[in-house]
Amino acid sequence: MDGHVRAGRAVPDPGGPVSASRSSEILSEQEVVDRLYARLDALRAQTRGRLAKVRRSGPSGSPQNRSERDAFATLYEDRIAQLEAVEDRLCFGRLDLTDGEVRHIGRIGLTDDEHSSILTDWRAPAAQAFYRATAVHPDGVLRRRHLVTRARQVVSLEDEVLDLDALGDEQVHLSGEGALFAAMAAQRTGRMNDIVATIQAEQDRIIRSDLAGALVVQGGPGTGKTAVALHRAAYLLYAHRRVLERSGVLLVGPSSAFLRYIDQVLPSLGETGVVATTMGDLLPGVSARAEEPTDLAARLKGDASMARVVARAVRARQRIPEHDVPFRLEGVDLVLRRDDVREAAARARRTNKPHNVARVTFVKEMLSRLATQYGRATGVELEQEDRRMVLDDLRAHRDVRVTLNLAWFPLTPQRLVEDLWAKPHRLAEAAPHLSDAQRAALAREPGSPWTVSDIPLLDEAAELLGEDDQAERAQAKADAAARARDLEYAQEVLKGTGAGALVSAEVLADRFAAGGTSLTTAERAAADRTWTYGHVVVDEAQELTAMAWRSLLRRVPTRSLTIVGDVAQTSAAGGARSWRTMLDAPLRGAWRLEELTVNYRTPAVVADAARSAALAADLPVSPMTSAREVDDALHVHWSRDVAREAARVVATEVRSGTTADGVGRIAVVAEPRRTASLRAALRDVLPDASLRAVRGDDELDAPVSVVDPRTVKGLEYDVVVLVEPDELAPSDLYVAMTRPTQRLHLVHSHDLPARIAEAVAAP
Ligand SMILES: Nc1ncnc2c1ncn2[C@@H]1O[C@H](COP(=O)(O)OP(=O)(O)OP(=O)(O)O)[C@@H](O)[C@H]1O
Repeated sequence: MDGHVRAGRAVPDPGGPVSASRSSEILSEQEVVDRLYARLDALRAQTRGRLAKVRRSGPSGSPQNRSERDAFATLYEDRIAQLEAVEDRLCFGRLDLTDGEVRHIGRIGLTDDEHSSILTDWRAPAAQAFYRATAVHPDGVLRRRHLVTRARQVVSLEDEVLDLDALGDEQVHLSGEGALFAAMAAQRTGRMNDIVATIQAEQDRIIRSDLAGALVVQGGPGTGKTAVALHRAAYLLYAHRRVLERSGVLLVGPSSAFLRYIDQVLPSLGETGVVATTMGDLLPGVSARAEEPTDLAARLKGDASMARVVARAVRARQRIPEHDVPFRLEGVDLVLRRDDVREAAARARRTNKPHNVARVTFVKEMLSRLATQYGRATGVELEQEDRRMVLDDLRAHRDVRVTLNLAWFPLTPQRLVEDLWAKPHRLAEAAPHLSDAQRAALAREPGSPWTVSDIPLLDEAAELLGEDDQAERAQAKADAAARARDLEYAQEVLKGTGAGALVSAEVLADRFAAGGTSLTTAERAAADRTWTYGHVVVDEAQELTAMAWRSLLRRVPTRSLTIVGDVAQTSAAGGARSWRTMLDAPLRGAWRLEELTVNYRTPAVVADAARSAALAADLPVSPMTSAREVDDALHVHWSRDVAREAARVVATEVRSGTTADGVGRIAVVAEPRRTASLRAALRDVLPDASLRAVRGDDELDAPVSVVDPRTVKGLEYDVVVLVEPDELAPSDLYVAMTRPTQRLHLVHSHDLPARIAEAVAAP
């Protein structure tokens, strides 16, 4: 059985009686907090004033003036959005240091009119002790105080005195992990909250770990991997802003529901510049929504050997014709010779450019050879102008076009990959190592929708095919010259306006270049397949296949990555069972491992049952300690009619207030084929509103939802009702059982998986 961390000290009750010294402390903190909000309001008003002034200056002026004005307008809008986003719990902590200094810690840094710090950004080195100091290593800290605020009101305090000898008794308000335990026990809202006020030391070490290199964070369910990954992104953007604000940060999550679940966290930390995507949406212009029909197909497509298959498929589109091809141009007999094709192709390949780009060299070389042949055949030395006309005629000639295309076919990635699946001979020539059964598993109707496993192959193909980018390159050269001018000008402007604290000259120059439009780094990066990011964060990273890793690593040549996941939760065919096996090859062994060990989500009894079942199924389960003891957290219901029983359980939960007042979430988790009957049973017993989304048309917003085990990955609910656990694959069962924060109900008519039955039977 795992160890459990228990709350050592009571959670303070904000409404309960408080001592006189305590209320005077609250009052004095209230004064500080009032001052901080006053400063925040003043900054908002000041920035709004600047924005209004810029906007008032109207649409006139030179193009340079206009783009400068628009760039500043965007800058002020961003700053206002950031100042708005930090409203809730602006200040949440205080450090009293041994040298007498008092530091308040908050979401952003604030200074007063005299430029003295009044609030320290949680990410600043000066705030680190708030998360790390312990009685054994106090790091110059006498007392750490958590401030619990609600709508600008200080409602309670919790103090930890790290040096008990140094403080008088009446000043001690030990309440320890109260804020943490209150956060963990709070009803869920369908959206993840930040944990900035209660980050734990083992999490903080990961959040502030170096930017360089690939960091893998392994940890069991609920150990805060997602929270840590998001706070790390915010930290890195703060600590390495100059690098990352221009190159951008990419966040890859397992599903669009998951991205919606976490989408409030970074803005609440004052950061909006991260590109968030799923593997299915990684490529601009392609959206992969279809499921692979079989695990075999998904596994084959995810295997690293598919890179060679794509490469062979591209190479197969460069071929020497079987015969010379005679044709006539304006009465002159000419021949497209196989030898010429061979030599022109060799020359094109020597450029080492992608297929479509090298094709330009190939075609040019062939046309030039044919023009020379034409000259010889007519016995006339062609003047430059005449030669150009002959080249044009050759280019337009049908036989020439067809033959050159067959010899070096221009292709889009979509066409190349679709042909692999839809034309058996194409797959056979590109993948001779696959068996007939394996090829049959990959076969698909032309025009079938894309799957997530197709995306890395499309990306691979796009890389090998390239685009004929002559025009773009000329433009890039012109842009580089213009940028040098913009940069110089931006430096001048910043000197003149003193806005250097808000923006760097480089970013301002980017905005001038974008005509001052609101295209941020994130927006430009998201629209560009070849964008390389300064840092990439991958959540639920165990789901990625070897091919998916190739695609992602292409986007981060510096290999600066945060990779978080749990190899015991892998459900994707071709996903990771071991980080070493998956990552050693693509990262050449250069990655470091950190582990998270405390589960902050799942009640101990539920986590233990889930772990037992996972261990029995030989999953590579990480050691884990549960932070939460919740009474009565695991219930088992046997019934012949599981849909009706699940609905009854949910109705009882709803009646007892689990989902009252827009908060509280219940998930009914079952294999997809049960969804319809479960929904029907729920509709019979529940008020309509419980099944309807509160805010939008989103399952996350519905108090009660029916979800399949794969969709709940990364999410959490107050209560989970799990139907027929034995129907789930072991890793899906592990995921589903570890979603609830309060209670797990197992509803079954079949036998329970053995270890669960034992865990339930145990006292
Ligand atoms: N230091 C903390 N303070 C308060 N809450 C925390 C802390 N760490 C984690 N949590 C909470 O614990 C829950 C689980 O965290 P998170 O979703 O990040 O875990 P995970 O390791 O990604 O889980 P899974 O592998 O199951 O997806 C979340 O509600 C999160 O807010």
